[in-house]
Amino acid sequence: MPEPGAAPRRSPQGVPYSDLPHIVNADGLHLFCRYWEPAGQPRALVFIAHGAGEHCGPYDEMAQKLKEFSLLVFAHDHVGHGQSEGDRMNIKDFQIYIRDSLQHIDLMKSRHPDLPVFIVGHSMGGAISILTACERPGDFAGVVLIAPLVQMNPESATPFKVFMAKLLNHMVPSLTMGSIESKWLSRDKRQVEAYDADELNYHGGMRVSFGMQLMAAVERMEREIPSISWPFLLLHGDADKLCDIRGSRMMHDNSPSTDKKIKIYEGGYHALHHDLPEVAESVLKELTTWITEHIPATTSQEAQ
Ligand SMILES: O=C1CC[C@@H](CCC(=O)N2CCC(COc3ccc(F)cc3Cl)CC2)N1
Repeated sequence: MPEPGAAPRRSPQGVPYSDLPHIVNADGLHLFCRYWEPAGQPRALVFIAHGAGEHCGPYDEMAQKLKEFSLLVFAHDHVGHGQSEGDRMNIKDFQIYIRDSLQHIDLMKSRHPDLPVFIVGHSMGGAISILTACERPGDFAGVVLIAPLVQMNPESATPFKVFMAKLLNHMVPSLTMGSIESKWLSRDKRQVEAYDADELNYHGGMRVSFGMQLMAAVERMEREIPSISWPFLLLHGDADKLCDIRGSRMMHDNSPSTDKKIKIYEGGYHALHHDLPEVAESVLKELTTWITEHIPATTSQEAQ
């Protein structure tokens, strides 16, 4: 309990955290949480990791669908995002995102010790999901990756630009580079407009220091991929301009996992789950089918 008389901790939007579902991370920062609990007995836990500059609210439709399949879905806004505390779209160490995800996953596992756990991650949330599963290789029944950040976009990461980013990071780490161009998020302009209008999204420029953390995460994944043996599903659009599809192809081709699937969406943009309606619908169907097929049969079912 906060000491008597202390002002209540409030979200960046001014809402007291005592009025919001939240967890407090290892650095004492409050992370806003969302939960989608099925009516009956849940069959599995699903943690959703959102991408850079967004928050977990836009995953409501996906979570509602998963809930219909008796899955208990949970998520939080990463440090520096949405209704959580922290410097906007910045992080001292990418590992903080993974540590906080494991804290939330462990909390939910303690409440539902017998349920299998899945992770669904999009973009930077895909990188968080991959590195989280790599830290606990035996803990997850499956990982679904929607246009994950696996490799740098070769256009934006030419050796010269990487060299300049590293140089600038030492000189002016708070300097901002370009911001995420929302027109590349989706071919559905209503989705682009919703993203641009969502005040919980960060629309400022990307700090050089944040870009460096993303690069470090990309380098970590490159080292980890040859030892990935957990089950995963990759969904990626081949017209994605924000996270190059070559990263997903490389992960699919180079991981030793015997249970891996990649589905390419011809012409698909970055946020596939918010792309044209037929694509968004297909993505929901693919991921709900893959997850439900990957729920291990319980001993009671086997006993029947
Ligand atoms: O629906 C939605 C709304 C938000 C979006 C998710 C966005 C997201 O998470 N991205 C896309 C941009 C990508 C830039 O990458 C870098 C930039 C500089 C750098 F120096 C090194 C890297 Cl790697 C990182 C991952 N999806």
